[in-house]
Amino acid sequence: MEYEKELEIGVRVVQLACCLCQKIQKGSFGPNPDLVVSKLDDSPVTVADWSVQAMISWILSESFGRENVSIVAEEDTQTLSDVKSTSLLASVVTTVNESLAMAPRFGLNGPTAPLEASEVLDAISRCNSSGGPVGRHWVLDPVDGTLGFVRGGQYAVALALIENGRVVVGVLGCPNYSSKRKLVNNSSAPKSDLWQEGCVMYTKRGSGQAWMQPLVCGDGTLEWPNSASVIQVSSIDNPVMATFCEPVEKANSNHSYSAGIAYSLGLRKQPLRVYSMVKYAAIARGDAEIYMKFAKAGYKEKIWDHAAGVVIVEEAGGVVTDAGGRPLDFSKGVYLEGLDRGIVACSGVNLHEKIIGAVYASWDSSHL
Ligand SMILES: Nc1ncnc2c1ncn2[C@@H]1O[C@H](COP(=O)(O)OS(=O)(=O)O)[C@@H](OP(=O)(O)O)[C@H]1O
Ligand SMILES: [Mg+2]
Repeated sequence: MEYEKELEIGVRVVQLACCLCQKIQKGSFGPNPDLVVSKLDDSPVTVADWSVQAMISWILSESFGRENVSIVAEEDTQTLSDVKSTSLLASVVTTVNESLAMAPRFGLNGPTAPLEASEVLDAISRCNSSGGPVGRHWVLDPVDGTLGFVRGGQYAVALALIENGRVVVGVLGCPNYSSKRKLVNNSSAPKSDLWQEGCVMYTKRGSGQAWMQPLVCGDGTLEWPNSASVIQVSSIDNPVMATFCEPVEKANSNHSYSAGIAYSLGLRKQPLRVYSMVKYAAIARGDAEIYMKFAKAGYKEKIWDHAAGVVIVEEAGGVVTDAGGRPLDFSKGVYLEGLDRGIVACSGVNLHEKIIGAVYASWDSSHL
């Protein structure tokens, strides 16, 4: 039963984090003028990013012992610690405490008294591990697809566990990806009562299976094990019938290059442009067959943008490699060092071989 406790705590805490994100979007924690701010590098960040990171860091430390927990995560406390950010920090502290107060419904222990601002900052800044080839490291993207979150589209809470350089547990919370309906292009949140239809997907390395459960929302409680369903990749291996997905933003992936690859293989459907790691979720659930991402030369992919999605796709029956056909290397620290050109995830080996072949055939003339 290796990693059973890690998987269970991971699913519980990601469920709680999805609930936190949905409540922020609905304004349940009160109006929030500071919802979106810019980091020093100008990328957007929200109260949800910091709050989820603080909450998950605190729960993991409580569950496994602070000294045993190493976390590699996206956010730091630089912006939040600035003297000009007092009201922002106050919003984060309120949000963290409101969500930890819901922890028992998710089968988790919350604190006996509300956390102080210093404890919240400490929980966020403890996630500054740089991972590496030895030992256990949790990898967290608190809100992946921040643009999707801000625009009411797809986003994900992504938590994985790496042991000795291999991803062994993956949990992907997708608050706007209905557990009952197929994904549609750049889809935004469904209205009112359908909000509660998001899902959480998860797996353990070597289980040969991946599962999905609906989000627990409203006043519900999380049972474990519960009525999770097994998910599987699509059986389509004819490119003509296949759907490929890619990032929404042109800045994050070269749309015209992927369109050329798709055309050369005979893919005829419009690309499914979706924010965040929900693209991996779509492959794992069989809503799409191919995911391609070709970032600009020089951009270094971070492990938290891929770890959870990769292991879920692989255990659901799919294949994920770089564009040269080699497995992604999660053992080198924060970045996917040595990544060749881009990322290709497919529902099966046939499609995967064809995509990799098309990349080799076209790269030199692509001017990328
Ligand atoms: N220039 C560039 N190229 C490629 N990738 C970048 C780049 N800049 C950032 N990022 C990282 O990519 C994450 C978003 O990737 P997506 O596949 O979700 O793209 S998109 O939002 O659908 O356009 C995004 O994750 P979040 O920050 O969590 O949203 C970033 O970590
Ligand atoms: Mg991300």
